[in-house]
Amino acid sequence: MGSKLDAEIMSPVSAFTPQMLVVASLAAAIIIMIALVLLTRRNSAARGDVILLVGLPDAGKTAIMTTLTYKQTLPTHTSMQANSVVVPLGDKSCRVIDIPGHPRIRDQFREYIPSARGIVFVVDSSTVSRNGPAAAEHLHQVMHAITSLPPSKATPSLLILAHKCDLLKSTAQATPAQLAINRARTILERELEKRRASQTSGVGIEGLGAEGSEIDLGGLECTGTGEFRFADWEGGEVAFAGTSVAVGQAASVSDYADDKAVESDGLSSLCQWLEDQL
Ligand SMILES: Nc1nc2c(ncn2[C@@H]2O[C@H](COP(=O)(O)OP(=O)(O)OP(=O)(O)O)[C@@H](O)[C@H]2O)c(=O)[nH]1
Ligand SMILES: [Mg+2]
Repeated sequence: MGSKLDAEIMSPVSAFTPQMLVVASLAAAIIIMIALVLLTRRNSAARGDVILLVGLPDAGKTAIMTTLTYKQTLPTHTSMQANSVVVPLGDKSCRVIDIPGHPRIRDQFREYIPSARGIVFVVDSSTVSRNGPAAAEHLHQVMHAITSLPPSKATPSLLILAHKCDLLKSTAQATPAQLAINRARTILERELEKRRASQTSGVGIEGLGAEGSEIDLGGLECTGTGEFRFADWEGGEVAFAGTSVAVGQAASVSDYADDKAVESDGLSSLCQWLEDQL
């Protein structure tokens, strides 16, 4: 009777050999460890909550910020310190930080990158042909900072904003916003390709930056072996938008009483992108 009971009790366990039990417990331990690692990574990779406005001096960052915040384009001066504001977006809002473009101050963007949900690189599309190398140098620093974030940080989204498109004339084929985007994209891709090529060949190219060391920055890696293309950038997806604000127009606050005014003011594509980040 006793031996029959033993056999009944033992039977489920005896179905597994000791080796099978060891393998099963090892597999269970590995599965639990993978789940724990994924959970901690997901928590610590939580996205930041601020939007950074960066770009060369005079690109229009502060004008954009005041228009988003106060619903009117206020006169601006060269910024000498970062401005932080809360921008209302429908029934939500987001914090926007405007980083001055002055070469001695603009590096401040690095402080904010770990808490950035999105980065808006503002380009003056009316002067980008002339300022292409300088704009690309600054953009390269931003892209390098994005790709240098530790894996525990979520990668902020990047928007290249071809601004001041009111200064471009529309053609039969394209609106000013499309022209501005095409111009900014083509010129920045060409200048970034020069920087990338000089880096891989180890040969410095004149006019690519005051400090030689900057040429050695990474951050421009693309999938494939072709020339630099934003669409192929390994650092993430790059969005483009064309915008303008109504500078010098005697706009009363009531003209901007609702969000539609801002949209008709040429910032609608930026507002849309900001909403997509929330
Ligand atoms: N035509 C036109 N002018 C603009 C537009 N946006 C800004 N401006 C003008 O461009 C100039 C520079 O704008 P700011 O907003 O001060 O430029 P910023 O990027 O903040 O420059 P820093 O503070 O030096 O980094 C100002 O005279 C603005 O009135 C635009 O959409 N169209
Ligand atoms: Mg400014």
